[in-house]
Amino acid sequence: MSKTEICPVHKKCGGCRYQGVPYEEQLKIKEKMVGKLMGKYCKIYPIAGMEDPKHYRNKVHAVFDRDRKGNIISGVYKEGTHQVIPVESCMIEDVLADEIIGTIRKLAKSFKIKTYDEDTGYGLLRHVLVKRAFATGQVMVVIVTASPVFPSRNNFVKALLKEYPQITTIIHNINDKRTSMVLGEREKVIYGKGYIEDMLCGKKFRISAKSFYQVNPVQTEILYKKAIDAAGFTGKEYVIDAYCGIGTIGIVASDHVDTVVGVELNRDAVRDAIGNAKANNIKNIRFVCEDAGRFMVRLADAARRDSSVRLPDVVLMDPPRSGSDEAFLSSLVKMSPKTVVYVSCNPVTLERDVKWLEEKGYKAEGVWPVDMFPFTEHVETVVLLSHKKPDGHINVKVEFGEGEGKVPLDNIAKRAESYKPKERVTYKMIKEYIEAKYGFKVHTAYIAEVKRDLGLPMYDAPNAVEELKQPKKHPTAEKVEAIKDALKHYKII
Ligand SMILES: C[S@@+](CC[C@H](N)C(=O)[O-])C[C@H]1O[C@@H](n2cnc3c(N)ncnc32)[C@H](O)[C@@H]1O
Repeated sequence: MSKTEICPVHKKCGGCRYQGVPYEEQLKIKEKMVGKLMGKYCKIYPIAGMEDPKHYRNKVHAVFDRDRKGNIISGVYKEGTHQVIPVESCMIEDVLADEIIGTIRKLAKSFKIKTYDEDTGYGLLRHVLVKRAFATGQVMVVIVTASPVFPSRNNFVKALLKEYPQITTIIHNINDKRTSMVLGEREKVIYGKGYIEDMLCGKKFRISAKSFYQVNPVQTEILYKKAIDAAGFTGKEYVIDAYCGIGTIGIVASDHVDTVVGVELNRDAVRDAIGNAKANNIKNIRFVCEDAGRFMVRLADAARRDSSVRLPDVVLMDPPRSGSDEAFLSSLVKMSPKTVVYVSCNPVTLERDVKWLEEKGYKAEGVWPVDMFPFTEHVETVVLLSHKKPDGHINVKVEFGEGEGKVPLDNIAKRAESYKPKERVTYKMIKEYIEAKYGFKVHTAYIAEVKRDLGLPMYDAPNAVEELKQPKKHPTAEKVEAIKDALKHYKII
């Protein structure tokens, strides 16, 4: 890229720190930055860059305002302020998205729509968000207003669709709070299905207005492939996909493992994730809508109390920029999955969390930087961590038998028995016990229900969000007794 192609607003916008820096050089700078933070732990592999590093962003947000002359403008906030810098086109944003936003500016003028004034709280139009699915061509437009009353809304939508028939859904979002958050709680689908669908790594994904979706789909495929390759799946693993968003990594990984549980805080994203698993006909994945740290604490706790709770073999984690938290990491360490694959968009919090895990028995084995955000200073990174084997051993001489300083043999047998790991009791074992003893079969959901009624942990049962959608049947009294008998037999109660 030549130095003459510098964006006129880059200094005020502050997004593209590497304006005018040749792309190859940008990659070197990012690789060096990751090396500086992570090089002390393990090998840093060469950064994966883009062939064409422009117009990669599939999500474009514009804030609306008026300039001093009263003209409607849209763009970005000046770095560190709430002053709007007009942007007509941007070298990293999707071209169609920028054009649609430009047309909304024009329509707002002809429909005499007032832009929202943050200082006075007057006016209607606050933001426009455009999301585009590069693989399918579907386009979502979210119009954010300060009030639910949007005069001539239908005609406005008609005029927009006339210019851009490729728009597949339009959402009216209402944000009446004095906040820097773009989207408000309330939204109404005013055209189309209310979501768009994209393809990633051969799987279909539905994306809602409020769900997180990686902004650079070309590099996301590379990122997910690196994460899945790093995990080295054999097909038998129980995997937790923590901070899973709309389930993308877990769904892509599901073909290579036994079971995946995705954990995510945002309800809309979990709803998308459940729909995505169904749309791709994936049966070995389920989703939990919960704080990831809380989920891990509950799972570690349940595993301590009930040996039938299955522990993860691999944890894939992709937290927000702030990184993970101690609740999550300390429970992870308690469950000691043999592999952790950490995907991060912030090398600083990544280093902090990896340091913590290294101190608690994990070893970083490899770091793969991926350039998801060309021209900006941001970089995405995949780190593989493995559980450390014991460092060495010490020799202790022990004499067995009777008498002082000797260890009686029957004591050893007793202690060995008490240290023997408890057999992991699975739903399959409970079913087989019941079928052999009582001659009838019981459904997993019935075992789950009895366990729940007895206050036992439910981690192997279908996830709560999905369960709500199923019509509920209950086991007969005879089956309840048989299940309780099996639980007693296996010393769970
Ligand atoms: C960087 S995104 C990754 C999403 C997904 N893995 C992907 O590749 O699209 C982080 C996700 O973590 C979710 N999140 C943030 N804080 C969380 C928390 N405390 N517990 C669970 N999920 C959280 C966000 O809603 C977001 O979907």
